[in-house]
Amino acid sequence: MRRGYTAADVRAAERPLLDRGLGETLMARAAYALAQVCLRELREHAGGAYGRRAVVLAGPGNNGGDARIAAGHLARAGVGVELVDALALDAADAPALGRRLADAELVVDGVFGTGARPGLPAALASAVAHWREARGQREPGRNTPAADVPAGHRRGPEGTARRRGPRPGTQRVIAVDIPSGVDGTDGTTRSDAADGLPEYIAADVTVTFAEEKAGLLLPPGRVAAGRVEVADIGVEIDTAPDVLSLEPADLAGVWPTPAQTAHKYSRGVLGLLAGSAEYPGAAILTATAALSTGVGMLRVLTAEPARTAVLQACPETVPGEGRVQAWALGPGAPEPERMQAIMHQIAADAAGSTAQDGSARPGSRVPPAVLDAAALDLLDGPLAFPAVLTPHAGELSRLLGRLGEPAAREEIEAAPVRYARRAAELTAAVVLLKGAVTLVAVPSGPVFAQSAGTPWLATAGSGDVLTGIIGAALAAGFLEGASHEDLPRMAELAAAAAEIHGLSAWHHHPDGGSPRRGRELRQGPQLGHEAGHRRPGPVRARDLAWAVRDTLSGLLGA
Ligand SMILES: NC(=O)C1=CN([C@@H]2O[C@H](COP(=O)(O)OP(=O)(O)OC[C@H]3O[C@@H](n4cnc5c(N)ncnc54)[C@H](OP(=O)(O)O)[C@@H]3O)[C@@H](O)[C@H]2O)[C@@H](O)CC1
Ligand SMILES: [K+]
Repeated sequence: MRRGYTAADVRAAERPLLDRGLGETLMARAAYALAQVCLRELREHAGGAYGRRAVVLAGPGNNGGDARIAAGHLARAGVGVELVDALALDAADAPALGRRLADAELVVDGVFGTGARPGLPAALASAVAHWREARGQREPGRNTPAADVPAGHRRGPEGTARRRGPRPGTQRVIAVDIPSGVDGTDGTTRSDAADGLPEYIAADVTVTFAEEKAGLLLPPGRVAAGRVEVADIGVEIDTAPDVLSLEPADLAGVWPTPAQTAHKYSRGVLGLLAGSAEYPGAAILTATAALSTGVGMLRVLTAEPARTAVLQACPETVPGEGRVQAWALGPGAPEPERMQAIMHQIAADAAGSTAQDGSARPGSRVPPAVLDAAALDLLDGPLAFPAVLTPHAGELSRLLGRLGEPAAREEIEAAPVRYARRAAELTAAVVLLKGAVTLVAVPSGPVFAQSAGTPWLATAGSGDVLTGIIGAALAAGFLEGASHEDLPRMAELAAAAAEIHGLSAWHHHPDGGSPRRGRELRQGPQLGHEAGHRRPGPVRARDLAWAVRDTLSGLLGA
C-alpha cells in the first residue's frame, strides 16, 4: 500500500527536528540520498557517471538547497555538473538552456518542493518547452527499438565517438521531493495556464523525503512523478495519510475469498438490473464480469429482450427476483421505475421497519449497492443506504448540479479529488470517479487513488465491466449486509476492483495466449516513462470481462 501525506503534515512532522536545529542535517541526508539515486540512474541508463553531463535546476527554497548539495556530490563523482538558478533565468536565455537540458544525460529538478504554488515561472516553462522539443526531435517514436537507433547515437564501450546529446531514451530526469509545478498535497498543477507552456517538469524518478506526498499519488502529479523512491531522512509522521493506493501485492489481503465451508448462497448473491432493448450488451458485460469475479450466484432482473440476451451469453445466470447480498444497478439504461423501486426498498429496509411495539429499528444492515450510469441520474440527495457510485467526470458534473453545487466537467477534471470528496459528502456514499487515475472517496477519511489502467481502457463497455467486479466484491464482502459504517471497507473493495479492472487490461491476451501470472502480475505495471516497454494493446470490453478471472487467479495465487 502506498500512503500519501499532505505537505502540511510532512512539515508538522519536521517541525520538532527543525526546532532542535537539525535542519541542515535533514537537508544533508536528503541531498545524499538524492545523489545516490542520480549516480545509480546514470550507471544504469548512461553507462556510468564519470564524464556524463548533468544540469541541476535549483529553486530559491530548501528544495533548491537539496539540489545544490547533491550537485556537489555529483561533481565529486566526476559528473560534469551545470548548476542553474532556475528563477534567475532570463526569457532570452530559455532556448539555449532548453538545448543544454536536452543534451544532458541527467537533469535534476530541484526548483520547487512542498512549499510551492503550482505552475512554473514563464521563463523556466519556456526553457522546458524548448527542451521537450529538442528531445522530441531526437526521439521520433518513443518505442524505437534499439536496433533502429542510428549508429551515431550508440555509445562505444568507453563512451567515445558519440553524437551530441544522449542516446534516445537514456536521459534521466530526477525530481527532488516532487515534480516542480505540481502541488504536493492535491497533485494538481496551475489551472489558469493559457499560454500553452508546460506547467510542470515530468520526471522519470522522484526521490521523495520521509514519506510520499499525497500529490505524488494523484493526477496529474502521479504521472509527472514517474517511479517514486522514498528516502528515509529520520522524520517520523504519526498523522493519518490523506491518500492511499492499493498495489497489486495488496489485493490478496483485501479481496474477499470463499470460506472452506461455503455454498453458493453463503458466497454472496448479486442482483443485477442492467441493460435494455437499446443496450442489451451492457447487461452482458456486467454479468460476465461479475461471473468472472466469482460471484456465488447472479440474479438478473432485467426485462426482455435483454434478459434473454444475458441468459444466452451467461448460462449460469438465474433470472428473476430472490434474496441478494448486493445490488448492481444502472448500466445500459434499465427501466428507471424498476431501479427506483429497488432503491426505495433498500432505503426502507435500511431505515429499519417499525417494530411491533411501534419503535423504530434504526440502522438495519442491508445489501449494499453499486450504482452506475442511468442509476446515477436518479440521485438528488444523500442516500439512506450504503452505496458505491461510479461516475465519470461528465456524470459527476450532472450529479453535482442536481445536488445544488454545479461544477463543469473541466473543473472536475482539473481538481478531481476535491469534487470526488464533495460528492461523497453530499451523497453519503462512496464515490468512485473514473479517470486515468481512478479516485475512490468516502464522506470522511483518506481517498484511494488507483492507476493500473491504460488509456486503452477508455472504451465503451469498460465501465459496465467495472460495475460487475464491484458488485461481485460487495456481494462476497457483505454477507450479513452493510450500513453506512461500512463505507470505508466498501471504498477499499471498490479501489481493489478498480485495480483488478486496470490490471486485466494490461494482462489480457485477446489472441488466446496465456495471461501473466503470479509474481509478475503482483508487481503490476509501471506508470509514465517507465511504462514505455510494456504497453497493452487495444482493449475490448468483452475480453476484459473474461480476463478478470485470470487476473484474480494470478493475484490470489490460484
Ligand atoms: N523542511 C525540512 O525539514 C526539509 C525540507 N526539505 C526540502 O525542502 C523542500 C521544501 O522547501 P521550502 O519550504 O523552502 O519550499 P520550496 O518548495 O523549496 O519552495 C519555496 C520557494 O519557492 C518560491 N516559489 C514557490 N512556488 C513558486 C512559483 N510557482 N513561482 C515562483 N516562486 C515560487 C517561494 O517563494 P514565495 O512563495 O516565498 O514567494 C519560496 O521562495 C522540500 O520539498 C524538500 O525538498 C529537505 O531538505 C528535507 C528537510
Ligand atoms: K522539485
